[in-house]
Amino acid sequence: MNNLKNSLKSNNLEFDDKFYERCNEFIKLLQKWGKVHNLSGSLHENDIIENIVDSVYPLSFINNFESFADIGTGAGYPGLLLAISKPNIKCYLIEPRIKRVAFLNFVKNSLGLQNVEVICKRVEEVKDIKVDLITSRAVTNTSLLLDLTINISKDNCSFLFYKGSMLEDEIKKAKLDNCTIISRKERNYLYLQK
Ligand SMILES: C[S@@+](CC[C@H](N)C(=O)[O-])C[C@H]1O[C@@H](n2cnc3c(N)ncnc32)[C@H](O)[C@@H]1O
Repeated sequence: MNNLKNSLKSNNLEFDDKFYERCNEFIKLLQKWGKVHNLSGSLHENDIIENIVDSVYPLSFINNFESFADIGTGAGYPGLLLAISKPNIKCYLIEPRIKRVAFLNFVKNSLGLQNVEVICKRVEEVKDIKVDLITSRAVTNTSLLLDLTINISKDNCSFLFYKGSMLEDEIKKAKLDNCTIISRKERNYLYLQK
């Protein structure tokens, strides 16, 4: 666990002991079930730690939020890790694939994450929630994500998309005028505020 703590510390992020306990448990569960159900890429501890850091790094620059929805959470990145780091914030993890949903619910129950609700649907089918932050990593392009999430965004909703390179075209296509890009390693975090 020291690896994770040190890595977060070197990125100016610190969390309480409960966060590290829960991350530790998440790593164990992902390593155990990820192989059986082909849930995620590398299950090597260092790679999982890097994915955890990637998931929570934006907390160092985004504004406060009261609720959020993560689109296409897969095996947990970034939504589940953001939920672990913000246990008092209501969090919706939206993921249509049943095995991934079963894993997310299993982690939610094992870790006692009362702030998490897993929704087994495609985001465009979700209509009964409204949030003030939407996150997504490795699901689809920015323009489509903005369209697909219209029904679940509050008027003042912000968007945090975890992107790689080649962002300029996406920004042009989505006609974004109020966005911030923060880079870390290969990652470009695209943060949009209304
Ligand atoms: C490449 S995986 C990325 C998973 C995770 N976000 C990550 O970065 O490791 C894409 C995920 O998006 C989900 N997905 C695809 N289309 C979706 C949609 N319309 N609504 C919600 N989830 C979707 C898939 O089921 C899949 O789990």
